[in-house]
Amino acid sequence: PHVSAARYGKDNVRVYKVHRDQSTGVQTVAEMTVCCLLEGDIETSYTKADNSVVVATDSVKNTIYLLAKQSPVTPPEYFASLLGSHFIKKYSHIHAAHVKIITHHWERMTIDGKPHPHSFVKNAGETRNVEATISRKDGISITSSIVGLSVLKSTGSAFHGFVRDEYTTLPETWDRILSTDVDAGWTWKTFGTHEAVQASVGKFDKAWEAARDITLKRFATDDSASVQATMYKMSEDILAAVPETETVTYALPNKHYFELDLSWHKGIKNTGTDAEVYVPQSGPNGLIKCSVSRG
Ligand SMILES: O=c1[nH]c(=O)c2nn[nH]c2[nH]1
Repeated sequence: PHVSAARYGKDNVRVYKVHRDQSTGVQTVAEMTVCCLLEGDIETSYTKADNSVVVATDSVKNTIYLLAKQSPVTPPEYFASLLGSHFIKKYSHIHAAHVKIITHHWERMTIDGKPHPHSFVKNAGETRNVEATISRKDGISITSSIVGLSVLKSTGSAFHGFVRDEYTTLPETWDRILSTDVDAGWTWKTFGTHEAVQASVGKFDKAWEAARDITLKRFATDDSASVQATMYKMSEDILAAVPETETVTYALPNKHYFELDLSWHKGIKNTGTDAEVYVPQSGPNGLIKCSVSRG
């Protein structure tokens, strides 16, 4: 037997950084959870108990905090590239670093109609993520994503015309609730070097804002024929809005709200156009995935 693949490092490295603008007193915060895994000529640490090739995971953790102190931690695409590039520059036997950054969304409070200088609210669950592979040979591939953005529309969604056979019980509907937890990702054209990522640093926040606005607008305004049809339109829009992206990927759970027949009680009407009270389902849920690429 032989090592066919190996990577190791530190996961769940929680980092918080504050920027204090002395002139305005405005403070800005960033919080993220980092996973950094190293790949390279490390097989003998598995096969021969040879620790001489091991950059300790503790050192990986230390490096994350040191670079967070010495460099900007935002946008997360920049920091992931900086972190991964550090390891392949510093250690000649490390040939790739796999970095995942989950950034937590501290939204500045508005108090008495004004942005508060140092107070924030966390949007429950929504994160902005980056997964990057920094490779000595293949350059820097980065996928950015929005995860955990929960949305619901109370109408404007239909689902009919699907396969009807001896396995089908689902009634067709022209008016249903649609709810999902958005997982939307966009993959950037590969960057040759960290300097190329640095040169594009202004594009990452704009792309995230565009992807988030597009997702919400299409979700709200599309007269949805299905999750599939709506997510495709979202993907097309993001490709058009962010030319440096190659592929857009969505994974959308269909979080069902079932109609509830109450007619057993004095003939109460609560289905079809009379439906008002529904039963939100924890599971099973639909899961609709797609990747949309250029051309
Ligand atoms: O939007 C939908 N897509 C589907 O594939 C599906 N299947 N059941 N309900 C569904 N809704």
